[in-house]
Formats: sequence, C-alpha cells, structure tokens
Amino acid sequence: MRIGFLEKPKRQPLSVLLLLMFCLYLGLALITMFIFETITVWPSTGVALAAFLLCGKRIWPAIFAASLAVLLIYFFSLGQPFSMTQSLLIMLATASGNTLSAMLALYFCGRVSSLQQSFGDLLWVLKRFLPATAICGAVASVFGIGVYWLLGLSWVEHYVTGIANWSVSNMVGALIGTPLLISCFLQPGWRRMLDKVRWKYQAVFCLLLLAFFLFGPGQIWLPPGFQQPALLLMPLLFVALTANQSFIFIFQGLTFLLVWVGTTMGYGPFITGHAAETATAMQLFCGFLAAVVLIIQALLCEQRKLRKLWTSDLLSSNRKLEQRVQERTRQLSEANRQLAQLSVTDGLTQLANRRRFDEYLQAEWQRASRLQQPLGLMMLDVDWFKNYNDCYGHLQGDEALRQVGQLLRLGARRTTDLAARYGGEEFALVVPLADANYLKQQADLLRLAFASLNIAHQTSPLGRLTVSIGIAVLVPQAHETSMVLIEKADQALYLAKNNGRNQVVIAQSTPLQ
Ligand SMILES: Nc1nc2c(ncn2[C@@H]2O[C@H](COP(=O)(O)OP(=O)(O)OP(=O)(O)O)[C@@H](O)[C@H]2O)c(=O)[nH]1
Repeated sequence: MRIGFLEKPKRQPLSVLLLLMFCLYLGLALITMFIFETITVWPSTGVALAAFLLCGKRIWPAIFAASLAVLLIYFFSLGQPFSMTQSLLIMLATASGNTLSAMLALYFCGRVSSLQQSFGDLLWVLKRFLPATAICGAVASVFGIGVYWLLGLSWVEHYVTGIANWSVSNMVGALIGTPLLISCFLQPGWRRMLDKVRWKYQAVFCLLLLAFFLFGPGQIWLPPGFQQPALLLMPLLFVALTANQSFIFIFQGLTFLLVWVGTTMGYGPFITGHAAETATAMQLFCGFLAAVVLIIQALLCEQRKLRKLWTSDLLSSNRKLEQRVQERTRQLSEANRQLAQLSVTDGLTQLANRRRFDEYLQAEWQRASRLQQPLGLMMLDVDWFKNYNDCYGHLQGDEALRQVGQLLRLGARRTTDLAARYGGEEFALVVPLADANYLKQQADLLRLAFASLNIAHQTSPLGRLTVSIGIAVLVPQAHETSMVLIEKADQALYLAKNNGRNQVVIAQSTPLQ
C-alpha cells in the first residue's frame, strides 16, 4: 500500500522543521516555566505529522535529528538536572517517540488523492485522521512514560494518569496543529486570503475577549456562573460555519493557544490542586472543541461538494438535452428538406415534376422577358405508348418512361436547363438562352439515343419504342405569358406526331439562327 499524500511535490521541509523545533522547545519550556510539572498539549506532534504529510515518510531522519537537537539545547539550558545517561536516554526516547508516533499516524492517515481537500472529507476525518491522532498520542505516551519508568523517576506519580495525560496532550496537539499547518503550507496565498476576510477579525476579537475573561487575568471580574469554557464554542462555531477551511484551522489553533497558555499560567476553570488533572481536563476540552469544529467544517465541505456535484449533473443533463434537441432539429430540417425535394420531384423518373416545371418556366420566362433573351422549350412524347402499355403491361411501360427520364436528364447539359415530366408519357426540357439550332441538335441526339436503345414495340409501325419532339424558342413579349411557349412547343410536337412520329419539329414562328 502506498502511504501518504502524493498530489504535490515535497514542500518547504526546512520551514516545517524549524517550526517543529520551535514548538518542541516551546512545549518543553512551558512545562518548566509555569505551573505544570507534567506534560501539556504538545504541538510538536501536530507539526511532525504535518511534516510527514507534506514531505513524505523519507523526512523521518530530519524530524528525529531536529527533535534531538532541541532536546540537547533544552537539557543544556536546564543545567544538567539528570545524569549523562539519563539525559541521553530521555533525549533519545523523546525524539524517537516524537518521530515514531507521527510516522504511525501518517500510516494510519492512509492515502488520499488530495491533501488540500482531505480535511473536507468527513469520512476521512472520522475514519482516518481522528484515530491517527489518537494512535499518535498513545504511542508517544508509551515512549515517554516508559522512559521515566525505566529510569525510576518519581516525576510521574501515577503511570496510568500519566499515560492518559500524555496521550491526550499529543492527540490534541495533532488534532489542532496538523490541519492548521497543512492549510497554511498548501495555501500559497493564505495571507492574501486573510486580508480578504477582514470582517472575521471580529471573531478573533471576540475570542480574545472571551479568553481574557475565561483563561486570563480577567477571570477575577467574571461572576462564577459565567466561568463557562464552553462559551468559546460561540466564536469557533461562527467561524466554522462561515469561514473557509484555512481560516477555521487558524482560528482553532489560536483558540487552543489561548486556552493552553492561560491554563499554563494558572488561569481558567480547569485549575485544580492537581497539575495532571488540570492538564487532562484542559486538553480534553481543547480536543472536544477541535473535534466539533473539524466535524462541522467537514460536513459543510461535503455539502459544498454535493452541491457542486448536483450542479455539474444538472449541467451535463442540460448539455445532453441540448444535444438531443440539436440532433432532433437537424433530423427535422433534413426531413423537411427531403419533403421539399419530394414535393417537386416525379416519383417514377426522379425528374422535376409538373409543379416544379411550372414554377421554373414562369421564373425563366420573367427573366427572359426582363432581359429580352431567348427561352427554349422542348416537348417530348413517347410514340404509341398506349399500345405499348397494352401490349407489354404497365410495369414495362414504367420502365420505358424511366429510360426516357434518364436520357432527358443527360440532355439537360447546363445547370440552368431543367428536365421535367410534364405528365403521363410527356416530358419537357426548359433551356434558357438557347437558340433553335442548338435545341434541334440536342433533340435529335435524344431521339436517336432513345431509338438506339431498341426497346421492342410490336404494335408500333416502327417496330421499336421511339419519341417525337417539338421545339419552340421565343423571346418573351410584354403581352405574352409562358403558355405561348408551351402551346408552340406542343404544336410542334403535334406536327411531329402527324408527320409520322420519331422525329423533331421546330415550331413555325421559331427563328433559326
Ligand atoms: N405505364 C405507364 N403508362 C402511363 C403513365 N402515364 C400515362 N400512361 C399511359 O400513356 C398512354 C398515353 O397514350 P396516348 O395519350 O393515347 O398516346 P399514345 O398511345 O402514346 O399515342 P401517341 O402519343 O399519339 O403516339 C396512356 O395509355 C396512359 O395510360 C405511367 O406513369 N405509366
């Protein structure tokens, strides 16, 4: 199993180590400076665990060496109250306990995907971090008390009380110190962030005021009924509910510091005749506050995460809906396009149908009239087609019409030409800007091409299926309509039929060029 947090490169080990040394020295100094002859909250444990979480387990020699160095300085400053061997043993045991307890806590914290977000994970806080701090405290206390027991020192009167006291002190140290440090070290602009939340200093002011009256010299003015340490929960809860994670942990650290220093100096409701009892009560109180705050802020983080998840779910389903609407719109416009195409297409031959022919002829007629340009029309009719149908059946008749359609489509050479099925077995080709000679050539080509298909027609005098074509070309006059052109092409077709079919006739008034 991989241990520790992997998301960031190793960070500022030097500053964490310096902080560790400072806290270790502060803890030791406070034991001797003030009223306790027993251990109080031990912030260096929290710093050591934070150092492991931030820099990885390979930092352990540095943590061990830093602890040893501080103890060395401390023992020198004490002026040798113990023998050399005793001092050495105490130093080694304390440094080992400090390192090992934090390392075990690191193992217990397990692996998380993001160190920064770990304290916003309620399950991780409950299942990993809180037990890790408890284990950390227990291991450190066994080491510490074990050394005193081995040395036969009378400093610890009751070993069980001592272990409990020492455990809680380390646990509370980790509970408060670790999240505070991690949020500070992982938040690059945390000072900037503090500037932005100036209004939260009101909470700090309230905290200082409460600490002064509950755990400071102000307690003499406070009536006994008001000496309730739980009052500190008010600013803490306010901050836990309103501030961001970094500020919550800083505020929690400050609260602890005030309670710790105040009690150490002999103020506050936890002072009893017995130092160890005082320390334990104070630590339990601080631990309780820390746990409450941790749980509340983790709950809020979870809620925020859920909200984000819902929002992203909503966004993604919106996106899906939009995609479906777009797809449906595309399908609809494609269907419309096909429908529009169908409405102007002849189903049998796939040429333009009569409606399209009428529209196109009208439009071209107007254009030709405006520009005084010639407009040509070719009318094509299959010869003896009724007989063909009667002889070969309608299906075969359809097939023959399809072949006429294919040839006519080829005959519409220019993009402006329009080949259409005029009705029944009659076809038309609209040819703008055409001269009669050109149309005659095209018509002859068409007629010959169709005849060369050699589609047998027993009941036709010609023995095969043929077409007759009438051509008209006109420059539209103001008083005329496109009907004139159709009539002329139709007359020419009539002539072609009358003259024996399978031929092309140009309407009489059509000028040859
Ligand atoms: N198979 C088939 N026949 C059609 C279709 N539309 C019209 N017809 C037939 O085409 C025939 C046209 O016959 P007529 O108008 O008498 O002309 P014709 O027999 O070709 O004689 P001419 O035009 O004088 O050479 C009719 O029998 C119609 O039933 C069609 O879509 N399919």
